[in-house]
Amino acid sequence: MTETLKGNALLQNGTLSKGTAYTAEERKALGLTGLLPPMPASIGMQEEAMMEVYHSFSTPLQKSIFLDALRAANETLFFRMLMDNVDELLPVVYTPTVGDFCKQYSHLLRFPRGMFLSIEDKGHLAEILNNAPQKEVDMIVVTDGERILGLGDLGINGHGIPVGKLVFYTVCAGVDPAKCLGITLDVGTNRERYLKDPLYLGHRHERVRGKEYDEFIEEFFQAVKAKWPNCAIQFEDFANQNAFRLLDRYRNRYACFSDDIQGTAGAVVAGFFSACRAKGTKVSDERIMFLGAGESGTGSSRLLVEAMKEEGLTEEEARSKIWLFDINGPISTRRSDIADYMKPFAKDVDPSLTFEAYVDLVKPTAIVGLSTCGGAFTESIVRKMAAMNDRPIIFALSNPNSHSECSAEQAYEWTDGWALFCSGSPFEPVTYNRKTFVPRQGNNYFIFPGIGLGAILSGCTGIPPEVLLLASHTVADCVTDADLAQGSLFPPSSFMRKISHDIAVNVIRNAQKTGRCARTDIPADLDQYVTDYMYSPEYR
Ligand SMILES: NC(=O)C1=CN([C@@H]2O[C@H](COP(=O)(O)OP(=O)(O)OC[C@H]3O[C@@H](n4cnc5c(N)ncnc54)[C@H](OP(=O)(O)O)[C@@H]3O)[C@@H](O)[C@H]2O)C=CC1
Ligand SMILES: CC(=O)C(=O)O
Ligand SMILES: [Mg+2]
Repeated sequence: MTETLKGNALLQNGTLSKGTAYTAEERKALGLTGLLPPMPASIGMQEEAMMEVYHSFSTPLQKSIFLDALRAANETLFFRMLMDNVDELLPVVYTPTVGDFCKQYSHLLRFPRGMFLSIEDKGHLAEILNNAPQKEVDMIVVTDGERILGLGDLGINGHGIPVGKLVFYTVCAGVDPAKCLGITLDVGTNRERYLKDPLYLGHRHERVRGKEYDEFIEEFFQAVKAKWPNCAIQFEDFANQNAFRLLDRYRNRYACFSDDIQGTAGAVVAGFFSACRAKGTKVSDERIMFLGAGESGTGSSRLLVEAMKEEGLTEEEARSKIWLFDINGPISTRRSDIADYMKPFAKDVDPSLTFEAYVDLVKPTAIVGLSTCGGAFTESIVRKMAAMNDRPIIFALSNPNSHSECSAEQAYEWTDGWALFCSGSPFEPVTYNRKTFVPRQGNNYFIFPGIGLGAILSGCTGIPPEVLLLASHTVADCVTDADLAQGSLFPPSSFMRKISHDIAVNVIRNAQKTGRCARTDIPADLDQYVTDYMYSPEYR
């Protein structure tokens, strides 16, 4: 129906509108004559003008509010601008700015995008999905808003995250934005501030848990799959008490995966491949201490074990090289409060000592922060790492920047420029001792767009570790010696589409090999199959 839109209705439709770019002939045919200034603009002119406006705003939040409005007016131009200015614009659409946007989402919302499904709607989800803004959906990113970045429970205000993650699907993996759907499941919030905020737009009650929550999630999956049988689903920023359970429950039934558990793991291992290349070592040579034993810390540890096994270690040998810590100290067999998913990494060690005390005892070659705790890698800890290692590996991966375990500047300064560093959110290049370091982000965005793309095109259930490991290799293989020389452990953004394409091909190939492919219409030439699917922002 939308294809026949004309006149003002067409101009106001952000998915279809070309704004000022309609030619004189198109204007005549579409009833647009007189509705626009007379001279048609090219998309290049539109982009130049919008970048001028963008640069006129002084704060990242203002810039992101502007981009949100631009997207509502002309989605093609929005994506074109993003693709042409990835490094400049993505931090404004994604972390760190998306964190500020989310915190105030109910106050800022002007252009609703995606869907909100409330536990109050239980029993009616199938019917409500009929109101989806798009007819065909290939990719869903879903959250219940309980662990948004390192910011904790944001309730429905976390909706900026599924929307922001889906931007990567389009920019990096070429999934048509018209086939992407961000969904927030509103099951309440335990954040006092929002419960008391008169402008908060979610239901004001505590989070629903237990049987009722589980039934709601089950209904969600069944309703989604009945409506869009071929779509893939990415779990995002659920709290760990649900994230592991839900992944285990649904991974063998549907094309779904957890970005925080699995995507992060792929990125962390890619970072290790690069860091070890810079050091001239192997991953299995490392002794690694993780601050944070949740979804991302445990997920990454599991995949590091696989990487070490690939290099010849046994499971037990590999686990012995990885130490996990949570807010209460080391994951120790002497503790009674550790969750099942941590148990494979529990060691028979004193639970009363601090992370720093264990740095002295374990003498790690690498510390990885996935703790949400900004500043947790103190000067004292980082200096000890530098004293014990020629090239200490320091990954401060918590988001946004205010939650980074240390900043790039601190990492280089406290190690006299020897740190092999990356961070979850971007830091500006750092000049130390006349050398400029470019610490690119260690973020799951290198992995999830390709995994999701492969899941869409194969309909595969589950993403096995060997596929994640291949994804890590794909990312690390794009890092050049020149990248390493300037301290970059990840490739530049210009590689993102190639990386996502190659990861997707591996996802499909593995699904075919292991009989997990739901789709029966896959052609033999997988490269071409994936390439043909990938969208580029051109006016429709
Ligand atoms: N760079 C990237 O690509 C990614 C980064 N992240 C970031 O990692 C962080 C954690 O995410 P995720 O693993 O999913 O979250 P979880 O809630 O699953 O895990 C957080 C872990 O950190 C521990 N922790 C919390 N506070 C402290 C503290 N003060 N000292 C030591 N440990 C602490 C928690 O312990 P306890 O459970 O006992 O409270 C828990 O083990 C977030 O900031 C997120 O933004 C996540 C995914 C990807
Ligand atoms: C990057 C990401 O997924 C997170 O911080 O949760
Ligand atoms: Mg996340």
